[in-house]
Amino acid sequence: MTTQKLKSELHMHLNVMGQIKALVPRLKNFFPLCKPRVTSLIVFTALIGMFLATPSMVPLLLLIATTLGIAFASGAAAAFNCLIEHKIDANMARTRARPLPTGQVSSNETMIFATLLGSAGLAILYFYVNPLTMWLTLATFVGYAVIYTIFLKPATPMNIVIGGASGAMPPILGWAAVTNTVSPESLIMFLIIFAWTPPHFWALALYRREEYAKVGMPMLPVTHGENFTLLHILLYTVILVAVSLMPYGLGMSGVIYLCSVLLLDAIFMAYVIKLYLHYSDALAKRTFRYSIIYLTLLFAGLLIDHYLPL
Ligand code: HEM
Ligand SMILES: CC(C)=CCC/C(C)=C/CC/C(C)=C/COP(=O)(O)OP(=O)(O)O
Repeated sequence: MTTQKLKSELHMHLNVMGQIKALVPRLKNFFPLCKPRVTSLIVFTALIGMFLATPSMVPLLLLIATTLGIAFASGAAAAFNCLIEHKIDANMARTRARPLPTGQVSSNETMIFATLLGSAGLAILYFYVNPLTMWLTLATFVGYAVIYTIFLKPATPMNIVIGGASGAMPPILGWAAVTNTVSPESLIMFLIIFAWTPPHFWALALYRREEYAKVGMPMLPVTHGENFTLLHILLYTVILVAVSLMPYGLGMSGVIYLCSVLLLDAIFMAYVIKLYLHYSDALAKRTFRYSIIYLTLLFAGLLIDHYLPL
């Protein structure tokens, strides 16, 4: 090889290294694309699915691989959602500061980031967990990033009821990671998140309805108004209360879970009834915030009960 050729190869190599190095401090710009707080709760519910799947401890390597795989896939799905909706996000106060509308990252970069992250997540699940978990996670990914984001969200006010199935999948994924099966117990946890999603989202959609109307999103408060939405929040919360009692009713959990869920349900019902009778944006905001506490504590209750059965 001539000196000239060697020099140009070295130059090219340094150039690529330089580009990668320049990207590292910018990685933090990509992080919010993954909707980290939502993804954290998603991973938390998947972890509970894993722990509940076995009476003993989950092997540490399996725990780490499943957590990483689901976190990467969920983060990538959220990043695709940000990519598809970046023009809408630019027009809503709540989403205006996201990395794409502010220009911190470009659409091409987001596409590459989400593809790499999602592929890494699925590969981890396939090779270090099991193919069933990978396929179920891929279906969840498509359900949220494609079916919900592209087709359902702009088309029907029932978007989040159907799309909610994706968000409800993580306990099934966690259970499948440990046992290589889909069980009735994991389906019950799925049903809990599925019934929880409408009150969770519609509480927010009520106090954000003007913004959704402005960008033309057919959310229930926009298309059917306040009273209709409140009635549906009430209805789904009653369903949620019934479903949340199933782990105890079907012998999956004991008294610790029962006591904690009864308290959580009573508070949720109190919020929702008060909201129905005396609506205010401030109360809708508090109900939305409580919905997140509710789901977190309910799943924590399932876990504590699993290890401390009374
Ligand atoms: C189709 C289903 C869902 C819809 C439409 C939805 C909608 C939303 C929206 C619009 C926000 C943003 C609130 C804000 O920016 O102030 C939010 C926040 C949140 N959601 Fe959901 N959600 C869904 C499912 C889920 C699921 C399955 C989980 C977890 C298991 C979850 C956990 C959270 C958490 C933790 C936050 C708070 C994020 C923060 O504080 O920044 N959501 N949700
Ligand atoms: C692979 C895997 C485990 C995927 C999980 C799927 C997932 C990320 C579900 C969460 C649902 C969610 C963030 C909804 C937000 O609604 P939105 O997107 O309408 O909210 P926005 O208006 O804030 O963008």
